[in-house]
Amino acid sequence: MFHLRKVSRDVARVAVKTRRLSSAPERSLVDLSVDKEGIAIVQMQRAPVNSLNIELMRTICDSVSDLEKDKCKGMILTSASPNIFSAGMDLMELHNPDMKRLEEFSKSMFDLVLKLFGSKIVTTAAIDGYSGAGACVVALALDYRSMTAGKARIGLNDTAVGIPPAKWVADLMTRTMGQRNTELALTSSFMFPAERALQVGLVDEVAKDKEDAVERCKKFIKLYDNILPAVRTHTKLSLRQDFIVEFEKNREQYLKDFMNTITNPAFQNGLDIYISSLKQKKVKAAA
Ligand SMILES: CCCC/C=C\CC(=O)SCCNC(=O)CCNC(=O)[C@H](O)C(C)(C)COP(=O)(O)OP(=O)(O)OC[C@H]1O[C@@H](n2cnc3c(N)ncnc32)[C@H](O)[C@@H]1OP(=O)(O)O
Repeated sequence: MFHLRKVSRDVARVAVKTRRLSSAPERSLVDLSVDKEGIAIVQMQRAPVNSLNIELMRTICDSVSDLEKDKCKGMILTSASPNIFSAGMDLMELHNPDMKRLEEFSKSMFDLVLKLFGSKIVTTAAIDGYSGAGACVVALALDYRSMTAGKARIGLNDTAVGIPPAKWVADLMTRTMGQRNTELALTSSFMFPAERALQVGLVDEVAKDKEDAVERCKKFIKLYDNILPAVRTHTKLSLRQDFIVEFEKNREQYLKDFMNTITNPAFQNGLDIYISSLKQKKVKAAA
């Protein structure tokens, strides 16, 4: 665990009452609640596997913007699906895509990663289940990750799906795990159980169950209680500025590269097979 120096301050936090915002129809993909301490839970609930389509990514992005406006202390990204944090990018968005929608999809993905990575609030994830590829990228964009021991797996299995990881994806992982671990993880598409993920720095703590994972996130967020939020944000963003500037500078190129990869006929053929194998697995399990 981290130990932060205590700094006295007299800034009153904006009181945020426990509330739910999920009643609004556009919020139905996440359940957003804020407790009386100003800690928000952003729970993805796009059944069955929280695959990240445009709408889910935008909803998470908008939720974070709202929480920033409300001056929440921090947020915990989690999932309503038992045993799945998120299955990553929605493969249906990538399979025989409409070009306009694919462009929107890529933009939503970039916006989400930049929003999370550059967020003013403390951002955490309670990972209770599978968190592959795009979901691992989302988790890496946060400040802290706790993950449950057991069946849960996390990793960037992009190469297994036929997507060479973009430079920004590798950079994001390298910042957290270092060059050597990133190289091994990306080239092998290894999916880490929690204990291994902790060893390489991919997660920060191992939890025994979802409730414990959420509690650990709360504890992490509260470590900042005695640090002025503006000072914390300034420090975080100055340390992350290089990534954000580089991303913005190359954003158009990243978009083109992503679109080219996805629309490549060889990738589409591979995706056909991959999607069929997912469906087959289900048929076999049912038999
Ligand atoms: C941002 C960086 C650049 C982009 C990088 C990466 C791009 C990606 O993220 S590609 C997506 C990578 N994800 C995967 O490869 C995960 C694939 N899914 C699985 O391995 C399993 O489904 C999973 C372990 C998540 C869950 O297993 P089960 O609990 O056994 O469920 P099912 O396999 O039966 O799945 C239920 C249902 O969901 C569909 N599904 C699964 N994953 C996806 C997905 N990523 N996108 C869309 N749909 C998905 C699956 O086909 C089943 O559908 P039905 O048969 O119609 O019920």
